[in-house]
Amino acid sequence: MTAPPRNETPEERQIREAAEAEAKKISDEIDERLRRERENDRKKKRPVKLLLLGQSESGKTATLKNFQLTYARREWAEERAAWRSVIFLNFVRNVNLVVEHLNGEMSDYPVVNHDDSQEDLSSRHARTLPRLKFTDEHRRLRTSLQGLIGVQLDLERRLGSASLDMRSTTVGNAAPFDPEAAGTSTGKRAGEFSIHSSNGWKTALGKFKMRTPGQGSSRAELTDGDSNGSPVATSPSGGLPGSREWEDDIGETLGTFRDEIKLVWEDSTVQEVLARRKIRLEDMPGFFINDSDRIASRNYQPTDDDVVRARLRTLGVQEYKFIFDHGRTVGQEWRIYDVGGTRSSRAAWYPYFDDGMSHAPKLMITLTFSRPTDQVSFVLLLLIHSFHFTLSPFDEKLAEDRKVNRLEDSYLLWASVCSCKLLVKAQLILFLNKCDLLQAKLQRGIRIRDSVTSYGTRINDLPTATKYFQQHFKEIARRNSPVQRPFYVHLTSVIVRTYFSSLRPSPVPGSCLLLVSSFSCPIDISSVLWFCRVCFPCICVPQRHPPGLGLVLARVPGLARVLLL
Ligand SMILES: Nc1nc2c(ncn2[C@@H]2O[C@H](COP(=O)(O)OP(=O)(O)OP(=O)(O)O)[C@@H](O)[C@H]2O)c(=O)[nH]1
Ligand SMILES: [Mg+2]
Repeated sequence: MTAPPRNETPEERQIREAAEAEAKKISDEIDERLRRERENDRKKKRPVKLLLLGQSESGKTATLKNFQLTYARREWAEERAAWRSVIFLNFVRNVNLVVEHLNGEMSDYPVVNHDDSQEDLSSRHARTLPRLKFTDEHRRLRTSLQGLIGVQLDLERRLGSASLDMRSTTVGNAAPFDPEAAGTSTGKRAGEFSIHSSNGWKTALGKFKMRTPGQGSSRAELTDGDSNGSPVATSPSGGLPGSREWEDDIGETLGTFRDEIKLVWEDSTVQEVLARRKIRLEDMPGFFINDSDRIASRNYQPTDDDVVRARLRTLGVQEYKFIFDHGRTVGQEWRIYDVGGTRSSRAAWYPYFDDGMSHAPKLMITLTFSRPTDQVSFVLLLLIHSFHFTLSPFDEKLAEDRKVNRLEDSYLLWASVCSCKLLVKAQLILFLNKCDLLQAKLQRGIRIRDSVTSYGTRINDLPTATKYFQQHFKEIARRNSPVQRPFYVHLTSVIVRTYFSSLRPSPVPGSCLLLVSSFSCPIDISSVLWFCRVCFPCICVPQRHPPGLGLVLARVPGLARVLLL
């Protein structure tokens, strides 16, 4: 609107105001039409499909939990209480493992050798050390804590097969996309799992979702707790939400053992036993023993953080739907597929892609990424696939096959995915996860070259190690991809949300530093930032950007240039 001219007569003023009103009306109509068009576009939009693949224990479900936690708060709040029994089970297993090793050392039993791994060689060496001195108190604790074996069995029985240890599962092939290895496209070699299986942790948890009286539904009325505080919930009976009588009883039983658990865990001789046997419980999935005060109680309810750390393996392929509720893409549907990563369950992946993913919409997101160094631009995502591997267990064996080194298995799996013809149009994003554990391992003085001879004399620190592994994965992708694709890799630590906030490794070619620019939509930058924030809570450091930056940039499509890392 312009300022009125000087000496404007009343008639001129009337004409000017009428013209301005008319212009505003037209402008409003255009805005309204654009809004309606955007709305229609949105409705027509096809879902974005994100597939989480990777080894067992690589953190796929933990990533999914981050999505849920950030984006599907209501569903998250409903499920949170159902993780209580899983956390009880994780906790009891921690304690029983300690007691098992204490008992083994007291009785001078050797460590059970499932293979000839470095750990077990070290433990053989441990038996050459002088015997530890155990007191009557150790004997009393050992006997008393035997009572927890029954609790573990009870929880495992109630939670079903997803809760069982993997030692006994059928061993399969690393390569899920080799039809020969995967059986036929009907997935005959899927072994214990079926395609689109619903018998995984979702089902296990479903058993424990609360029932609201009179509804017969598996959903409960839960209000959202804050992100990391205690869950807040309503319960018509006035009791704690989601507390089934037997779960309360288990909490109470654990409470009666609480002091003894703490005594045994904090005992220096017991710690020496674990150290000699190379057992690092703290690094194992589902470690909760340090939280005995909170968890071993009738009143225990899981926090968000507990749920992200809880461990229950995924069986089969499970689908989750999320609808965007912010940014310009409100209403955009994302479908995230979480799969079981043990070797035997990988056979189920191939027929699943064959039937489903190859028919999925091809052009999901068009983004132009460019590297700050060379300004090479290319279209990034046709179909998003995220691939998880863990870096920390370079010296460990697969839980399902103790003869196979985890890193070797990672290489085979990655090669198989890169070479898969069904995924030729999919953009692969590699997450090298559990960097926190890798760093801890290196700080403890574990040398990579002892397990990975090709590492040679490189420096045994995190930046050098991650650079080395990234280059290796990049080379595998180059050698095995039927068509050359850009290689995207991210170092992550999906359960430690602030891990990388202080860590800024120097840019590794083709990997960490990404500039997002030039958006030609269906998905805008706020969606991308959201995706990155959720997927890479530890590397896409939101604190570095003013809050709401994504939304601001979303209003300026084409101009957005954001440093993600
Ligand atoms: N310290 C650490 N623990 C992690 C990280 N990511 C996942 N975990 C933990 O590792 C365990 C295994 O993670 P999951 O997400 O269940 O693994 P998964 O890939 O879904 O495994 P499957 O379902 O068997 O295929 C869980 O207890 C997680 O909390 C990480 O970056 N750092
Ligand atoms: Mg899982």
